[in-house]
Amino acid sequence: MAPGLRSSSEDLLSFLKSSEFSDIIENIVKKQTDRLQETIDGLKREISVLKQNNIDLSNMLNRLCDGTVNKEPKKSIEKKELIPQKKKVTFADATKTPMQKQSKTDVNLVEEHEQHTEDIIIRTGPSEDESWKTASYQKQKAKRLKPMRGDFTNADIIDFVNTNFIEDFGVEEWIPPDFKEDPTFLSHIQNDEVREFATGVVQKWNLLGKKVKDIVRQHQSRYSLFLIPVPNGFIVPGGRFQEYYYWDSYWSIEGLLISEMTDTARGMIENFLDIVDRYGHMPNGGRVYYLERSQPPLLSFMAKLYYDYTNDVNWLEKHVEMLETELQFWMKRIRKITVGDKIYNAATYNARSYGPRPESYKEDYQLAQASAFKDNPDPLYIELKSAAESGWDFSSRWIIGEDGSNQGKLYQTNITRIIPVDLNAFLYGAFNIVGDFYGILNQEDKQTYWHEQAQIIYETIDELLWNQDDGIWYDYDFALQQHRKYFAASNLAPLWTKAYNTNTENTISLIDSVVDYLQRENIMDYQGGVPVTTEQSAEQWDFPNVWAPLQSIVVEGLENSGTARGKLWARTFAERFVNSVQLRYILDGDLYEKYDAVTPGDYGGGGEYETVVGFGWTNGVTLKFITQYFSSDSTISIQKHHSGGVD
Ligand SMILES: OC[C@H]1O[C@H](O[C@H]2O[C@H](CO)[C@@H](O)[C@H](O)[C@H]2O)[C@H](O)[C@@H](O)[C@@H]1O
Repeated sequence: MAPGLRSSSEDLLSFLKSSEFSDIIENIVKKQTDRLQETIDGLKREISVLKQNNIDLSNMLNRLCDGTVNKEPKKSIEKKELIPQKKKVTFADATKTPMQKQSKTDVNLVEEHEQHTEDIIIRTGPSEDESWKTASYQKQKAKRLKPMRGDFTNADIIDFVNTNFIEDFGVEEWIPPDFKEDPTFLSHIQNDEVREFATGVVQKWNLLGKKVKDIVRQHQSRYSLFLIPVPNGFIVPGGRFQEYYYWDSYWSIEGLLISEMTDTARGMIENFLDIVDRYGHMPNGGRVYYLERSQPPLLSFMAKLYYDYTNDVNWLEKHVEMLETELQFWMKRIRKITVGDKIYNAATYNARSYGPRPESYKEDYQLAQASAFKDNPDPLYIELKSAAESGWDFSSRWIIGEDGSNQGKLYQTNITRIIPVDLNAFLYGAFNIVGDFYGILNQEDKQTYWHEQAQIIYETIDELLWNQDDGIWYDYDFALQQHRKYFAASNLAPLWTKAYNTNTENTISLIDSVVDYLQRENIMDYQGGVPVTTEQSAEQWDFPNVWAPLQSIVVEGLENSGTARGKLWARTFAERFVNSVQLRYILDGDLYEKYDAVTPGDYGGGGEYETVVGFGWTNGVTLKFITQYFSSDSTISIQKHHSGGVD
């Protein structure tokens, strides 16, 4: 019964003493705290954007206090910007983002646009705290059900967009100043055709070089919905991906270093460090809508590539703390899993935020509408965004059907309850790298701290993810407390980061066990490279696709084991991949995002967009394999291995 309806003062007194009343008060306080936290987060974001734009904060605060901000004349609008150009259509207000609130001319529109932007709210910081699901979540959900003011037809909207917006992604072509036509490694390639091919691959860096337009830096608030500006030029994946991407960049940087483009490689890493400084983590890619999630944590690995290449201790000293900041973000993704009487620390992908992926809004929305998530789609959206955070969007690897298997529909994506082998192996590697860096810098405490963190994850990989019967690591479903016993190339990721007992005897038996596993799964039969999984689901991170980053992880993992059997298969897989990429290149001069395991020279497919050409990580991995397996010391030619396996 509500207090107003109580019959007597005694009733009221007893109500005031009751737990019901304290719950109500607690709830009110919680709601207020949530709101306050939201405001603080929003302010932090906006201050960071203002800082990027070199806006004098104290001056702005002063002007806000004496009311001069609102009186500023409206700035003239340059052409070629993705901004509303006329004020006549109220729909324009609905397209503004929280970041655009800071625009002086928009101050009075804040209230109005807030009512319409619920689906593009961005949470820049991760949180294990569930509180957003209560007060703010309910608020957002309630607003989402409100219809937009006015009746708009499709034609109105198309007309509105055409009249008010210009397509401009904020980046422009950039020829990296350190580009070299003929880096030294080319002259070490024995086979003429492979050398010609590698020369063509090197040329691609020029096509993939981009930089942020000056106008974006000058008028960042107008672009803030989209581009996250960075100081240095960068290599993009290609095709529809015209901004930098997090994990892709590791392999691009590796290729750049091989191509002697050290400045470009360093610039890209420093861009990312700068972003971590601003936002506390590295987003999926270079657009504001990617801030709500990250991608596989490879920034420390990029720094290691650069450090190993240059031995620049000063550079390391300058940046190592920012690498730590990034790892702190990932530490929050580590959860405690109890199995039997043991508690493990295990990392999961978990990108909590509201609404569909902004860049694939329609796809996610339609998927939710066609599923049981129709009336409450957010749990599904979180799964989809978390899958994108894994870099594997999408895959049977993340699907958990009713029977717990990987058979099901895309809306059965359930990645947040899976402990992925690769993520945990990457974190093990990253913690060790940062620990080693502190060792180089003679900071023993931090060296020990990060090595201890690595050891904690090691236990999880070794005890929870390792399957003794099959002799391989598997993803783990912690709700069902069972391994997901499916082939995924990522099952070999611990080899890449050496997350195993590396004494010689153990390494030999481990590689025997892993190679036996690959043979049982028939992976050696595929002449186009190592397929990502053996499940044909029509998603792009499934059979028969062959992805460059996974070729790199598998090949380097086997190679670096140092065992004869591991090295033999590393070379075979590397040669198959180079062969397939080269065959395609001979046909049309392009390198692709993904290839086909069954037919060498065919590009891959599936998923929600057309396969694209470019392509940053394919270029990088191809160059790496060519330097390693086709140079002067290489004794096996591409033709020799084209016909089949070894072992
Ligand atoms: O727009 C759809 C998805 O596109 C990206 O994912 C794919 O391309 C990325 C760039 O090469 C790559 O990093 C990722 O592994 C691919 O699956 C984007 O990263 C996704 O977040 C996005 O939803």
